[in-house]
Amino acid sequence: MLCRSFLRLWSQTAAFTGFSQSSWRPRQLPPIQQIARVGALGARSSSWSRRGMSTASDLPENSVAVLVGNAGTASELRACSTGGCCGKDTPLLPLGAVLARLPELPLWRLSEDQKVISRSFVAKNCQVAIQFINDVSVIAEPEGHHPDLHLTSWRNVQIDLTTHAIGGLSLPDLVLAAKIDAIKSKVLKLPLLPQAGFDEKSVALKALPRTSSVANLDEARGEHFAKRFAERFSERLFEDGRPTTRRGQGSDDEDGDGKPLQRDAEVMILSGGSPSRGRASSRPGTPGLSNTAVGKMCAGAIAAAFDHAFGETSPGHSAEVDEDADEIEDDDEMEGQPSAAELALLAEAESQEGQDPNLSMSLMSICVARSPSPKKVRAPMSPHAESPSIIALTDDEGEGKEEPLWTSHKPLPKPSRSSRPRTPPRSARKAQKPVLLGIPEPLSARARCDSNGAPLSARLSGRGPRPGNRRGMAGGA
Ligand SMILES: C[C@H](O)[C@H](O)[C@H]1CNC2=NC(N)=NC(=O)C2=N1
Repeated sequence: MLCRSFLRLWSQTAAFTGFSQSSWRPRQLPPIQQIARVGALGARSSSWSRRGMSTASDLPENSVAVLVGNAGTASELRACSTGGCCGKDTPLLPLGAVLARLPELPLWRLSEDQKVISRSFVAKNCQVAIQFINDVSVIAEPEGHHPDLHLTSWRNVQIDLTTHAIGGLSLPDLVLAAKIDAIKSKVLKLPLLPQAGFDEKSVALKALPRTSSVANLDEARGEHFAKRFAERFSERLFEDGRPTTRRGQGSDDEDGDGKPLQRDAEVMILSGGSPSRGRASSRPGTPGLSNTAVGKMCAGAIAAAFDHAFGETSPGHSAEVDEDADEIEDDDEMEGQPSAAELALLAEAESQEGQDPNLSMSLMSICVARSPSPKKVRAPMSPHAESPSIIALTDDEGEGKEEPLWTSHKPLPKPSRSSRPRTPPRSARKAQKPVLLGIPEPLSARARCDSNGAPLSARLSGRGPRPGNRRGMAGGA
């Protein structure tokens, strides 16, 4: 219908201007492009009106508060004012009227559903991107008409314009687009998408697929996991981008230092659990990081935490953390990667640990990234499970005199003497590989492992196994 009326208008105009049909015969173009072609030529209707050509306005009544000319050019659009005329009474703009004006807005693209126009670009850096977004808000607020604004990968900006109240495009959208194009930004890189210039010779504009508002699955996944994690284990994992030590729901503060014991284990997992990196990723949405990047970090780290805790993936599944995303140096930076012997020790411990699925995961298996972890363990950070535990036993454990270094987080049932594996006599032990000594007691999650696998605090206090002494150390379950 629209196409026919435009073509009729066009043929009347062409007859009048002597621009005969024969000189302009559109190649067999799909309907939208024919309309676009005719419409785009119609965009000059206001200049035609200046040449004494009169064309009826293609705009519905009461489209904007202040209408300049026929709002047919970018400058006329910029001179218009929505003036708060934006709500359920705002008239939809006919598609032809939209297409007639899009050539005046070459940086904008029409969505496939023809309800949104979008503009995307890569800014010089995050600051320029956010400055531009702020400049847009300065324009939008007085107009009473607001774009959807997306910042991804810290500097990719996408602006979507549509009139939500009527579910489509209205003249305020085009007015705001023209005003946004007038923002002088310091340095904009090329638009993300190729420029859709108006091609005089053939097709005017192609309707391009509308970009989804959620940048990508990782972002949604990151937000989803971050939310689930925060709900389940703590109100907030981060404060100002740094891991919080605030009390989480239900986590106990056993050693009275005001810090919940389990929090560290959570942060260790979230940051990929690697002592050598010891860093926490910053909070989703931190300006310095793109949501996508953080989404990836959150998705990877938190998914790993859940999988790890609930055994959905193979043991040792380590969190994917976006390598080149900014990371926050954690003052608990740990030293050194675990040695091969350490990992062997862990594998040894693991093989024995895995026999009893009810045992909580050992902190050692959390401390050492990519360490094999017992399958089907309960959520290590859950307030209801025994805390992750690690056993540091001195050499004279055999005599049974030495108290375990760490107070029990939650008393486990005392194993019967018979079920307790006897430590082989020292002489026999020399020949053996490091073995798991004693039944693990749930211990404070506070213990951290250094590159020798000894809990740092034990090492610092001069107790616990001597560095390099493998026998005294077991990744307890
Ligand atoms: C009351 C207020 O003016 C209306 O809700 C406005 C606000 N800004 C708006 N902006 C956009 N893009 N669409 C709307 O429908 C809309 N409505």
